Amino acid sequence: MKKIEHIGIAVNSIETSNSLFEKLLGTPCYKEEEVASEGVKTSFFMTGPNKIELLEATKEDSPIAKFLAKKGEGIHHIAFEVEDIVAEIARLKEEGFTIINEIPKKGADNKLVAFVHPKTTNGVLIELCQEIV
Ligand SMILES: CC[C@H](C(=O)O)C(=O)SCCNC(=O)CCNC(=O)[C@H](O)C(C)(C)COP(=O)(O)OP(=O)(O)OC[C@H]1O[C@@H](n2cnc3c(N)ncnc32)[C@H](O)[C@@H]1OP(=O)(O)O
Ligand SMILES: [Co+2]
Repeated sequence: MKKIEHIGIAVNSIETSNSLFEKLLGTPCYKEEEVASEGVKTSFFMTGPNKIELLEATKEDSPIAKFLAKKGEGIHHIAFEVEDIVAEIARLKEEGFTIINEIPKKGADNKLVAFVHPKTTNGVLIELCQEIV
């Protein structure tokens, strides 16, 4: 793992939360993107070197919809930048972690992504992100 790539925050409404985070961070959202395969729309903020990702569910069976129904708005996942996502998945499996999607999938912000099950990470959903070059 190289560095934290972003913190994912589940919100009920991107529109409402964009203006809240613009006030909080003192910077506007720099990008909005829908990832239909995940049933989410996202918006991104940069605060210095750190990235915040807001996530709103776009369909009932989205992981974000389920999370919001169960836990309400709040931190959803921590994403780490990795050099080689396939090698990282193999390493984590070897270490006994449960990878939710063993085949990397297209995420937001031009990344290949995979997720590590929170049941094997002390309750924190972990996302692996590799830049698509
Ligand atoms: C890809 C676009 C964008 C990007 O950065 O590129 C994203 O980040 S998309 C983010 C949304 N997509 C995902 O989260 C995909 C991975 N997540 C999943 O596959 C599911 O959410 C999963 C498997 C983590 C949970 O799904 P499940 O159907 O099993 O839901 P349950 O409510 O039954 O959860 C089981 C168990 O896990 C706990 N849980 C669920 N979500 C989280 C979470 N975000 N953080 C911590 N724990 C979580 C949940 O509370 C249940 O625990 P229990 O003790 O049984 O209550
Ligand atoms: Co994410």
